Amino acid sequence: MKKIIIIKVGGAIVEHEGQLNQLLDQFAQVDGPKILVHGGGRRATKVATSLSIESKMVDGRRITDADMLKVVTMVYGGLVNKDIVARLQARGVNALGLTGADADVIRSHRRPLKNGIDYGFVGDVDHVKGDLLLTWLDQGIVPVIAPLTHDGQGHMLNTNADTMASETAKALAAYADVTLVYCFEKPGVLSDPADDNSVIPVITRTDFDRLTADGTIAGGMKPKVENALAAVSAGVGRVIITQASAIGQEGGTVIQ
Ligand SMILES: Nc1ncnc2c1ncn2[C@@H]1O[C@H](COP(=O)(O)OP(=O)(O)O)[C@@H](O)[C@H]1O
Ligand SMILES: CC(=O)N[C@@H](CCC(=O)OP(=O)(O)O)C(=O)O
Repeated sequence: MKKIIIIKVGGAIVEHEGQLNQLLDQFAQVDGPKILVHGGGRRATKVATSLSIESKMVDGRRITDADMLKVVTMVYGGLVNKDIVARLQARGVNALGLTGADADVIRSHRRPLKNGIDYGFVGDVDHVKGDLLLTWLDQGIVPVIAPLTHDGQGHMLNTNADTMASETAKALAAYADVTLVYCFEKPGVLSDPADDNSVIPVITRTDFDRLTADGTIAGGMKPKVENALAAVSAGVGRVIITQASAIGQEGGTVIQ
């Protein structure tokens, strides 16, 4: 069976010139079909602040009003995506930068009220065109996906980058043996977020329920592990949460 690797890189790495270059060097070395999904939440927050637009997050997801939607569309679909594409081209990787609207690759609907919270222009994914992604991969093209989707009715929607990675992995699992690697600035999911030596080697759904109830997993880590579990349940072969500098090495947290 064909093997595909999907790497998701988060906002802290995107913000750090040296760490981003190191991650892209390593990504360029990965053999075979591969996809990069990027975040950029921290950059969006900075740009919004400079425009006097306040950022509000609930459970690791951004409340996105009309002004914030303009900011995230510019930042994720423009600045961050094209910067990564250019850096990959310089490394000999034939990267194709995409939002979900491009080639209709990822469609979503606006998130309904959740526990009374209106997230605004935030998309919950309905469909990923896995067959189209495969066609590009077969041509040696490397999709670089920004955390934006569209609703098919002319609206862009902000979508958590961890969800983009998991939904993409799920769609491709029908055709291939998929490995999904969430890489961020810490060595894995930690039992003590202040101690980098406390990596939890394996997390199951039962562990997740316990670790969220006692507050060990919080903030942006919650949607990350939730999305990782969803990918495992949908048949994604291997899902790992690890440090950006450790792609392809042992270690990190395996989600089962
Ligand atoms: N148990 C935990 N282990 C590691 N990080 C945690 C944990 N609980 C909360 N976090 C926080 O989650 C953050 C990662 O989520 P987030 O900032 O959304 O990452 P990314 O931008 O890479 O998606 C970490 O920087 C850390 O502050
Ligand atoms: C709806 C929602 O929360 N969208 C995210 C998309 C970016 C993201 O997920 O970036 P990181 O991977 O850097 O956190 C946001 O705007 O922050």
